[in-house]
Amino acid sequence: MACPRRRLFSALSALRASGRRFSTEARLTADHVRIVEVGARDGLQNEKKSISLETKIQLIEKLARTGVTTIEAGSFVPAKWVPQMASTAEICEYLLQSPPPCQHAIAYNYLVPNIKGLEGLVKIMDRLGAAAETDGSETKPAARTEISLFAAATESFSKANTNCTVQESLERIKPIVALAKEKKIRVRGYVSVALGCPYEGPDVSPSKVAEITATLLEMGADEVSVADTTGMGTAPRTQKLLQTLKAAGIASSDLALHFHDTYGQALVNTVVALEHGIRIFDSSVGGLGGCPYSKGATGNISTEDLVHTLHSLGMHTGVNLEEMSRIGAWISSELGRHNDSRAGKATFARLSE
Ligand SMILES: CC(C)(COP(=O)([O-])OP(=O)([O-])OC[C@H]1O[C@@H](n2cnc3c(N)ncnc32)[C@H](O)[C@@H]1OP(=O)([O-])[O-])[C@@H](O)C(=O)NCCC(=O)NCCSC(=O)C[C@@](C)(O)CC(=O)[O-]
Repeated sequence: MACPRRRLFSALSALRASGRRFSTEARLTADHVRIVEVGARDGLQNEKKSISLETKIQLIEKLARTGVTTIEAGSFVPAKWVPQMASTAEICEYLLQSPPPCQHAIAYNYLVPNIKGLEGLVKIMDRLGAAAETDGSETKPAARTEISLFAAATESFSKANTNCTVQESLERIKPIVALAKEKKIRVRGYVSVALGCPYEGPDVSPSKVAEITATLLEMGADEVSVADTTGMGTAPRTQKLLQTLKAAGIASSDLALHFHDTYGQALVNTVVALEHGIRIFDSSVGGLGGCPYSKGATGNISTEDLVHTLHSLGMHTGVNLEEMSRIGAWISSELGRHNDSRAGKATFARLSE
């Protein structure tokens, strides 16, 4: 078996040989951050109480009106694994047939764990005659369809989350990317437990994360979201990870960071990532979310806290914080849970004065 360093080198050599350096996304300016709103998928997937289809669609459409440009809308997973996502096919059908509720270009993203998941999405698109991308001729841009696939940085988490080894999960990804490319569907990759694993602790190897990230990019992912699933990441370890990714030749423009706020470190880690040139961040409205494999895990960094901090630093997100705070208050009350966004609660309280 090749040593990790050699495997990393070979993944990176292949990446360099492919000549692929940057994602196909429009290049971000230095002060522009793209936010990937994951509340309707990562945020809702662990909610025990069944949430109606109508509420999920309302949430997605409200989010689209805030100016956010990428929204995770669901996942094509077996209902026995994630019951809350069982309505994804219906959400997808609705979104494919409805004009976007906003004037700006928007992408709806679906998580797929295997080829069967993507086939489910493609079947719906084919039946409705829907293309993943628009030809740009419309005066009002139609929504784009994207997918996310995922691998983990540790064997234990891979086994718990996908019932296979890391290597097997990478093998599963090959046909997914091939079919997505054929259908012109943009592909996001995730590397879970990049800064801490519920089973193996906080010391996840940055080189292993770099190796998997490079492999996903080399396979054809358009960007990779490096995920702190457990929220164990700290500023020094986030810095070390980003330095390792850079040393491995991975461009910051190919990366997104996905922080959970379990230990209250998500904003600090965001600032570290900004300093390393990262301009894509995942977050969930109201800090929705949790992790079934990680005791005590809270949700993603809240979109309202992220936007508030980014705007205070002079960065542009295109997201209306007041609108986002209204949604955070609304969805928290719909779900009967605490609103986990401090900036969201404060902004909403001021609006209600
Ligand atoms: C990967 C599997 C499917 C393997 O699960 P498995 O049980 O090993 O799958 P299988 O291939 O043996 O199939 C078992 C049954 O499921 C069916 N099946 C198989 N695939 C599908 C599908 N796509 N859609 C619908 N049905 C499917 C399949 O047809 C079969 O049906 P049966 O013959 O028993 O009637 C499972 O482990 C799984 O779904 N895992 C995903 C769990 C999940 O969604 N976790 C949360 C998302 S990841 C995450 O949140 C982290 C992230 C991304 O946010 C970043 C971070 O913070 O880390």
